[in-house]
Amino acid sequence: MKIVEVRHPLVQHKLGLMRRADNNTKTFRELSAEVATLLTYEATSDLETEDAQVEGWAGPVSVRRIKGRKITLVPILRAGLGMLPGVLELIPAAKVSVVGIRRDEASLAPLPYYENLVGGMQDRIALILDPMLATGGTLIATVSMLKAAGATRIKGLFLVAAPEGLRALETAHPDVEVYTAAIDERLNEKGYILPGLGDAGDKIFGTRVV
Ligand SMILES: O=P(O)(O)OC[C@H]1O[C@H](OP(=O)(O)OP(=O)(O)O)[C@H](O)[C@@H]1O
Ligand SMILES: O=c1cc[nH]c(=O)[nH]1
Ligand SMILES: [Mg+2]
Repeated sequence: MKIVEVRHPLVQHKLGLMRRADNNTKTFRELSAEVATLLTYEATSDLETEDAQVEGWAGPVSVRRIKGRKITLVPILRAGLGMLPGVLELIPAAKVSVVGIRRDEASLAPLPYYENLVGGMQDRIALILDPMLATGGTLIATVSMLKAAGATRIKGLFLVAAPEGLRALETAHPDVEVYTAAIDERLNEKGYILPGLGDAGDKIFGTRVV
């Protein structure tokens, strides 16, 4: 399975700022979007391009343009919405497929509650957005949903991933590519990533600070 831990200095610096316990909602939200932009740059580095000609200021110019499959962004509600503005900075025309899944706090099982996918999934690259890949249950459920709709090329962007979740994904869907700013140490007894970021959804939406 392709797993890319993005070591770019800007990513590492911004993730380091995100780990501070004293961030306010505005700071955490801004940093989520900024790191998402940088992960997008990395995750799209293998898009196919083709030759084209445009009319330049001094006549025709040969240029390169992106060819082939269109992208759909797949933010997982709610926390994935925090990454969406940053990804749209680089792919402003992308169609957005929204998936709603939350974890049951006791069992950690994924509970799907919303699905609104764009059409033509078989012809698209799906870019899943979620700040946290913990047990992997939410991601695996999302990938299954996308595959059931016809998706064959799926990448996931995460601010932080746990080794447990990566292993679970490898067993369930080894064809999915993962781009993350950090592979952290482990999960705690409540399924939170250590050292992690705490509850990313609560921090992005300002509902509770853990
Ligand atoms: O890998 P997993 O163990 O499945 O956990 C990861 C999921 O948990 C969090 O969502 P949460 O359930 O807190 O929902 P929220 O985004 O609405 O806060 C996070 O944003 C992921 O979607
Ligand atoms: O560490 C974690 C795990 C799941 N969800 C979060 O928001 N944080
Ligand atoms: Mg949450």
